Amino acid sequence: MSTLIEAHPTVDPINYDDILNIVNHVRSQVTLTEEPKIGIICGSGLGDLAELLTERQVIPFTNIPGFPPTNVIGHKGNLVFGNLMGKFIVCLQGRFHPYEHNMNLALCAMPVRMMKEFGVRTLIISNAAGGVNSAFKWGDLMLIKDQLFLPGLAGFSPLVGINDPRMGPRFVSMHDAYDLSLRQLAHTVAHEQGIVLHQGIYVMSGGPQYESPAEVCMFKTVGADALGMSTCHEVTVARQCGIRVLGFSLITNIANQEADTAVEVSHEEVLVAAKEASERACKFVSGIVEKL
Ligand SMILES: O=P(O)(O)O[C@H]1O[C@H](CO)[C@@H](O)[C@H]1O
Ligand SMILES: Nc1nc2[nH]cnc2c(=O)[nH]1
Repeated sequence: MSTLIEAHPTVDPINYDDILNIVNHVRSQVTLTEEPKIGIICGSGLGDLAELLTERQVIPFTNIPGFPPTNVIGHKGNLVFGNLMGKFIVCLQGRFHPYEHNMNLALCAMPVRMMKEFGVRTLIISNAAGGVNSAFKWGDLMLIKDQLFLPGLAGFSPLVGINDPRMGPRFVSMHDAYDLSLRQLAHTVAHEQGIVLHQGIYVMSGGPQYESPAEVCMFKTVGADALGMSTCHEVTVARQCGIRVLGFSLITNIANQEADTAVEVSHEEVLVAAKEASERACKFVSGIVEKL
């Protein structure tokens, strides 16, 4: 299979042996003296975190068989191993969004399955999101308490298809998707650092269009606090393979709720806000990693 991967850089993301082959391919490009117990997925605005790692070993996604290209501006596309606050970690500097890859959510969540094979037990995951909760301001951080995974509910779960039990159970309980003890730790760190940290429900829609005001109101009615186009597929796979998760959103724009006064939402605005929040978010994540 490994030779097949070399020759044809396509893999089946629900084939466990394919995942192992990719992991082995990555291992051949780095020197790992210990297992990374912590994994980080950097959403828009958190990419700088990977630059803070010491003794960095960087593998561009283009050197990883089966990894599709990342085309979203603000997502560099590197798998990075290194040390942060004295802990050896693996960091995904950029992610795959389902809207880029024909809603192949298993493909987009494949890096999480790889992280599990590298030894990751705890995943810290971030995203840029539009704020729905009226208490949220541009640039705030929101800890994710729970999620509304719209593509997953509509039949696009990354767990759809034949389930190899080596991946984890067929039926996955999402009752504790975002680990309570990790959330308590995050609140402690935020308090110590003087950071405003909200908590709320994250909605993943398919995107790539931003929501109309009526859609935002609908999501608000069902309990949404922040809206994005990522994260839930990665968290679902993480829970299937027993990785505990801490997730947070950078509130990069305030979602429109009234068509008559609505303003344009743009990815440029998202990136500007994410860049502004980046230093604070990196410090926050470093503080959490230090205490893990
Ligand atoms: O979730 P991340 O990767 O931070 O990206 C967010 O920003 C993009 C929209 O501006 C979308 O891809 C949305 O999901
Ligand atoms: N779906 C969605 N994703 C986002 N990512 C950043 N802002 C937004 C938003 O307002 N909606």
